[in-house]
Amino acid sequence: MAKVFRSGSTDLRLFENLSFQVMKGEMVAIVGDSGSGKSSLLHILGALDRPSDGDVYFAELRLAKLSEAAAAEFRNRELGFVWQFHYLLPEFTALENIAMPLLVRGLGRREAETEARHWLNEVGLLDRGHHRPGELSGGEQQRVALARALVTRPKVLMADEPTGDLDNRTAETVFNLIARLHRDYQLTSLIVTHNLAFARRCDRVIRLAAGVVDEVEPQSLPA
Ligand SMILES: Nc1ncnc2c1ncn2[C@@H]1O[C@H](COP(=O)(O)OP(=O)(O)OP(=O)(O)O)[C@@H](O)[C@H]1O
Repeated sequence: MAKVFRSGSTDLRLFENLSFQVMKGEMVAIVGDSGSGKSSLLHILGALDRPSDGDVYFAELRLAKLSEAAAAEFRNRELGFVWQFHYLLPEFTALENIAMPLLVRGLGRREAETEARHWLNEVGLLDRGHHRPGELSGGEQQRVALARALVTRPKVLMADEPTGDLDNRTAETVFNLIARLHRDYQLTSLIVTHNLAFARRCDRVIRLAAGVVDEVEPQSLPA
């Protein structure tokens, strides 16, 4: 797979000859300097963007060839996304934010809120469900965003700098939570991170650097 951004007469070549496989159940970190293409890679793997060249498969499904509508349907069915910023809806409570993806899919309010309550509990915020995002701390907001990503029971969690906007202690709490939910729900997780101590705790680490992509041994990273 290759990714080239064309802007005017210049090409920005992010990576070429990139080829790797993620196995079911793996927790994979994607690391690299700022601008190396980590988010772009995650967007391609999550069918939010296409490679300039090459293919991406999810089992037998050829992601790079899906129509926009089929890609959206795939994302809704199989993936849960968490971003650096939580993007919660400010006028809705934590519980309503978590229930939203289920309501959008046509589930009844009572069922959606029961399921949302399960995920509030999983992220340790059962007593905070009636609060709006603005009344929650940054770490709590990110935990709500994580619950919202998982409420549809995706197979794959895609996280782009999920702890990037948090202080060290809160980042540790959120990463520990991601690691526990990954294990408990047998997720496959792809996590873009600048935090090498977190990457070290993943099963595998993919590193992007100046167009070169390699895999590094997690234990070789600094603790
Ligand atoms: N849609 C786009 N069109 C043109 N250039 C883009 C586009 N998206 C990203 N880029 C460029 O591609 C490069 C890689 O961006 P990307 O966000 O993937 O890097 P990153 O490794 O995730 O960086 P960071 O760690 O700072 O978030 C950057 O130089 C960025 O400006």
